[in-house]
Amino acid sequence: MLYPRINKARTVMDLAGLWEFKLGDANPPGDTCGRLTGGERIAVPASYNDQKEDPAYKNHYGWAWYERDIAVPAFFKGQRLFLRFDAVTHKARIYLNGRLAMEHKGGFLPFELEVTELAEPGETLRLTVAADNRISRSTLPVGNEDGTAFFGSDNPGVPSVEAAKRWRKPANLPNFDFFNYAGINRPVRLYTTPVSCIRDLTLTPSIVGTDGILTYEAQTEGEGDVHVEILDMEGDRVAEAEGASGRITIPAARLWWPWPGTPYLYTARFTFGEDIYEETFGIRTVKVEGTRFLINGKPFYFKGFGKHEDSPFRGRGLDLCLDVKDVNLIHWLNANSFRTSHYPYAEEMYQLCDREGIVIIDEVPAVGIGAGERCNPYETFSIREHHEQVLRDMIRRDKNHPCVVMWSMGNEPDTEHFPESAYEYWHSLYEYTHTLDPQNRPVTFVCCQNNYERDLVTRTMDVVCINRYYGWYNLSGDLDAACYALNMELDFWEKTGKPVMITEYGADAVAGIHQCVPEMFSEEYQAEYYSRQNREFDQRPFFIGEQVWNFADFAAFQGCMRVDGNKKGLFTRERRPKLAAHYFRKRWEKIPNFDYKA
Ligand SMILES: CCCCCC[C@@H]1NC[C@@H](O)[C@H](O)[C@H]1C(=O)O
Repeated sequence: MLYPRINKARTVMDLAGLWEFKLGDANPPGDTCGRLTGGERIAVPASYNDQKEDPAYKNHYGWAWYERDIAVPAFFKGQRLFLRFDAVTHKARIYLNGRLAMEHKGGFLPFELEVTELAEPGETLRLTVAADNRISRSTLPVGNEDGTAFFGSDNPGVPSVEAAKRWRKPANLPNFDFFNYAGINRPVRLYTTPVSCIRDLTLTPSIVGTDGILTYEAQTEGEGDVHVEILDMEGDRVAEAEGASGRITIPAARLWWPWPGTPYLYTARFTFGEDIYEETFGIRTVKVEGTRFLINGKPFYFKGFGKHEDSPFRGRGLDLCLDVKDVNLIHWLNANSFRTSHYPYAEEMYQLCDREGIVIIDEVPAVGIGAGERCNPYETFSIREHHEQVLRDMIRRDKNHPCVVMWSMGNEPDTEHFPESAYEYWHSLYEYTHTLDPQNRPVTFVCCQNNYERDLVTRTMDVVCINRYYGWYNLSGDLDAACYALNMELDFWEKTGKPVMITEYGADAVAGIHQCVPEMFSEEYQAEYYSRQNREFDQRPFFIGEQVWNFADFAAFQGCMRVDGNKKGLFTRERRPKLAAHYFRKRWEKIPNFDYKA
C-alpha cells in the first residue's frame, strides 16, 4: 500500500486538525448516522485518552465518535480520490455524509477507500469516524475477558471481591503492559491520483559482485506503460527500464549500511500514463547463516531496545518531533536498532530509519496470547484469521524499507503450558509469514520468560529472540544468582545452533532514586543489572544482540506493579537519561555493528 505523496500528478490533503468528538457507548453503531451534535473539540491525529482530564476519556470502554467536514476542491475533478487512515485504534467504522462506507479491524496499520464517486469536487463531504477501543480474546492486542489485567493483583475467591468484579461496569483488561490508548492515532488524508494510476510497488534488492540488482513489480490500474528510472542520492539517473516488472542492474552500487555506516538510498521513479510515484530503496541483503545474522554478508550485532509509541498528551498518537528526538538519542547512545514492540509503528518512523541507518525488527500486535495453565489460548482465543491479516498488512506496507531486517510474529505468547498446540499454531504461521515477504527476510517471534525446555516453538525460529528478567521478576535483587541462571539457559540455547539475541531485559528504575549499594528501583541497580548480564553475553559467540527493555519509561495500565507506568526506560518519558543510558553509551561506543566477537 503506497504512502500518499504530492508530485506533479498527485496531491494530498491532510485532514489533521480539530475535529468534533463525542464518547459513545458499547452499542454497535448503525449503517447511518446523523450529524454529530453536542460534541467537544479533539486533536487529530492523537489518542483521545489524555486530551482531557476526565476519567471518562482516560478509561473509556466502547465507541468514540469523530466528525469533520471536508471541502473537496473543485480542481480534484477528473482525478481518482482516496481516503486513507494510517491507523484507527482498534476498530473503525467510516461514514460519508452519514452513510457507512467502510469498516476496519486492527489499530496499527493503514486502510483506505476510494471515494471518487462519493466525494463530489466542489462540494462538502461530511466524514464521521467511529472508533472502538475494546480488546478481548478476539482482538490483537488481547484483552482479558475476566479476572484482571496483565500483572493485575487479585484476591480471587474472596466473596466481596468477586461480587465487586461482577458489579462493576465492563472495562478493558489489557493482557499486555502498555496503556490502551485509542482513537485516530495517525494521519487521515484525502489524496488524488490520475485515472490510470500506480497502486503498489514491490522493490526487491540483491547484490551481484559490485552491482546492485533491483527486481521490481508495479501494480497498476488503467491504461499506460510503465517506465522506471533509478536515481542516485545526487538525483542523477543511473539506470532505467520499461515494463510493469523486471530486473535493473545498478553498476557499482552504493550499499545501504546501518549507521554510522552510510545508509545509501536510491530513488525508483515510476511513471505510468500521467501518474508518477517515487519510492526510495536501499541495496542491501539480509540472511541468517549458522549462528550469524548477516547484513550485506557481514555478521551484524544488534544494539538497541524495545520501544513504544508513547508520549504525554498524544498517547500513542503520531509525534514526528518525538520520533526525530528518539532517533537522535539512538545515535547518541551509539545504538543501531530497535523492535517495534508491540505493534507496527507509524510509516514516518520507518522512512526516518531508512535515512538514518537504524535497523528495525517489525512486529505485529500479537501480544497477550496466553492465560497460564488454566486455558489453552490456541483453542479458546479466536485470533488466527486476524493474526494472518495483520501479518499481510504489515508486510504489504513495510516490504520496501531497507531498515526492516526481520519480522516478529508476536510478543511473549504462551508456549510452555500447551506446547503441542503452540507449535501447531506458530510453526504454520512462521511458514505463512515467509510466503508474504518478496525479500524473504528472517522471521521470528519473541519468547517470554518460560520453561525453555518445554517450549517447542522458539527453537524453530530463524533467530531465537528471548525476553528474560533474571534478577527482576525472578531472583529479584540477586544478580549473582541471576547470572548463574542466565548462563544455565545460554548453555541450553548454545546447543540449538541458532543465532540468539535478547529482545527484552531490564529493571524498573525510578529516576532520582540512588543507592551506593544498588537495590531494585534505583538507577544504580538498573545499570548494574545490565553490566553484569552483558558480561555474560559477551562470552557467547552465538549471541548476536542486546535490545534492552525499554528505550524510555511509558504509560501502562494501573496496577500495583506499576508506579505511574513502566519505569524500565533508559530514559524517562521526557527523555532524560538515567545512569543506565550513560552506561550503554560508553559500552556501545566500543561495540562495532559488524564482526563483534568475530
Ligand atoms: C513473569 C515474567 C513476565 C515478564 C514480562 C516482561 C514484559 N515483557 C513485555 C513488555 O511489554 C512488558 O513491559 C515487560 C515488563 O513487564 O516490563
